[in-house]
Amino acid sequence: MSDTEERQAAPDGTDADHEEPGTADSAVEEAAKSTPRGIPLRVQNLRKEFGGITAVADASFHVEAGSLTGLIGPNGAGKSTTFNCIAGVHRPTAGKVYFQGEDITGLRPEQVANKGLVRTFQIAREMEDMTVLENMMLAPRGQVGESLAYSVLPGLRDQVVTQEEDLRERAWETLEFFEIDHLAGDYAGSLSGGQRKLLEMARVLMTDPEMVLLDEPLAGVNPTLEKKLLERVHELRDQGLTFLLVEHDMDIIMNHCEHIIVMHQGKVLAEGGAEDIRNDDRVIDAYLGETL
Ligand SMILES: Nc1ncnc2c1ncn2[C@@H]1O[C@H](COP(=O)(O)OP(=O)(O)OP(=O)(O)O)[C@@H](O)[C@H]1O
Repeated sequence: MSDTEERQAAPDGTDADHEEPGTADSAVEEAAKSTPRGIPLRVQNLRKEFGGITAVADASFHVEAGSLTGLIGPNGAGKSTTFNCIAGVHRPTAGKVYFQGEDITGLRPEQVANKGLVRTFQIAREMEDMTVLENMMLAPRGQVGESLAYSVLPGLRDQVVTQEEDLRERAWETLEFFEIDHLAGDYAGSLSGGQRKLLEMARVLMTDPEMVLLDEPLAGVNPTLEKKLLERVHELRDQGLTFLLVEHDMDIIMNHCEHIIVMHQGKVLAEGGAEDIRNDDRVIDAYLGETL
């Protein structure tokens, strides 16, 4: 499914289907808005229809801070659509998404990312002709050099030079963290599938996120790089980063996620730890019976 199919630029440059976040007008919404920082993400009665197709019927769940939470379910359960509604790629038909207690429903992807909620993106074709280091340098949000003030206030230029140096240093550190610093000068287009996944994760880290959405980050990754990527995810989680992971590989979900949310037919069927999920008859009937 393409990331761009839903949002189209309106003549004024805004997204045609973009709406300002709604205002809470019920006690339930007020409660969700006051989400404590311990629960960064709260999805409430999410619904997304595409024409006559209901991709997400009514999904409600939350993700705890510093957790590695898995989102699983059979094909067509609504996982990717839910992800895309959270990340701002799709505007929900109904329901709310709260991040750090703030209603972010209907915000555009870059606005959501600016709040610290970031999803990995495939390296776009035009980025393939850039080096790995250049890809890293392009990732961060809110750089001073991009602001209008830069062109108006010359004093900001010194700040930009320092910022550029800091950025370069951080890019190198992050590449080292993912053990792909030796590829810094290579074109992104020349990387293997697994190396690309590591670069995608590294780019996300450059944006200084509070929570990361991972949609099948290990698809097509060889076992050595898979292990490396998972180790890095655990390290980052231990440092306080929150992850929501969609993954079809049940071994990865069961062995690495402390909390698992199971979707079925656009709703949350069950949630809990690996043992709870493995032994849940509803989950076995709807999903695990086929995969275990
Ligand atoms: N852009 C779209 N237009 C029309 N129908 C869509 C669109 N995106 C998703 N759907 C439909 O919505 C339902 C849920 O799809 P979604 O991709 O969210 O499920 P999923 O759980 O991620 O599935 P998978 O595990 O196969 O990726 C499916 O029936 C799918 O065909």
